[in-house]
Amino acid sequence: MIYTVTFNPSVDYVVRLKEFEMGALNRSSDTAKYTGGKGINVSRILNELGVETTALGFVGGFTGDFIESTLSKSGIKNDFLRVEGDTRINVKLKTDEETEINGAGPIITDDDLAKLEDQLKSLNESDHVVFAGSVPSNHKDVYEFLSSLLHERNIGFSIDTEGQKLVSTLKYHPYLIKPNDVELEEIVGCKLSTQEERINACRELLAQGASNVLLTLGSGGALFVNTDTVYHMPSPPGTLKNSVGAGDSTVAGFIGKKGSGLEAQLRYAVASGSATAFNDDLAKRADIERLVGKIELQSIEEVK
Ligand SMILES: Nc1ncnc2c1ncn2[C@@H]1O[C@H](COP(=O)(O)OP(=O)(O)O)[C@@H](O)[C@H]1O
Ligand SMILES: O=P(O)(O)OC[C@H]1O[C@](O)(COP(=O)(O)O)[C@@H](O)[C@@H]1O
Repeated sequence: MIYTVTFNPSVDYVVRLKEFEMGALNRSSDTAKYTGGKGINVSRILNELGVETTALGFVGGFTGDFIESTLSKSGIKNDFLRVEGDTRINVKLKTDEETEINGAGPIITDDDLAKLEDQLKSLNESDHVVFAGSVPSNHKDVYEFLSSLLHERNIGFSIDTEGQKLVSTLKYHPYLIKPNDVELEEIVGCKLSTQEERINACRELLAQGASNVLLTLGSGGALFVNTDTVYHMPSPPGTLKNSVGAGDSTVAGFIGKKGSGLEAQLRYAVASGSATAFNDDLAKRADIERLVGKIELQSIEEVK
């Protein structure tokens, strides 16, 4: 079973308008509400791909009810812990560009956290855990602590988060990490302009303990680096509709095809990411399958 952990789920409120004028009354041409949060998005795509998944994490209030009921209606197993306060609403503004405002999310108490710890302690070695997204400010070190707990129990995990929250888990050997370009630059502390610089930056994270690094590059596709191989996968052609959740879909494609061989994992990763970018909501299975055959794997040997 693949468990996803979303500390900070969201209702993603997508607002479309032709133009946005600061300080004026703007009227939207269209709005939509989606269940969001990085781990939840991973579970949604895993479910599309027919992979068994359970979404864990913390929800609260009327927005939390929306998330639980929407997932359950879609047949996605979930076992959220209820917290005081409302799950956040993240605003995704679509004009000719994409602007996001993500909320901070409710406080999670030590008691809440202890319950999640108990859930993770009940998993076994055949399970895999995906930690994804932001964490409340009163638990900045929580990923490091939970990764060590899984590592002690020989349970594999992957993680998609930013900065020190990610770096602090590398010593426990995550199976997959998936920074984007901006996140990788922030971690290594310098601008990355060439493919070689990006590959070397990914290798720094491998040296610190990650097993596989999948660096996503938006419309530029993705770069995969582990100790044996380097691949670049350009994005397939298509029209961008809404890139929210594209990175999470990439994670799901890679992990969902675990056991099918690296090349299949990479094709599904990029196909899932791009299929979501080409959709209003997250991709459906048929959208992903349509793109899989179009994903080109370019092996990069010369910079090894
Ligand atoms: N404009 C786009 N056109 C095609 N594919 C895209 C586009 N934006 C994102 N993707 C796909 O989604 C993946 C993840 O996107 P990215 O924006 O890098 O992640 P994140 O959402 O984590 O920042 C990319 O590797 C690519 O496959
Ligand atoms: O927890 P964070 O970092 O604030 O991110 C939450 C946001 O990320 C998303 O999961 C989308 O993530 P990606 O676009 O990186 O795939 C949204 O659904 C959600 O609003």
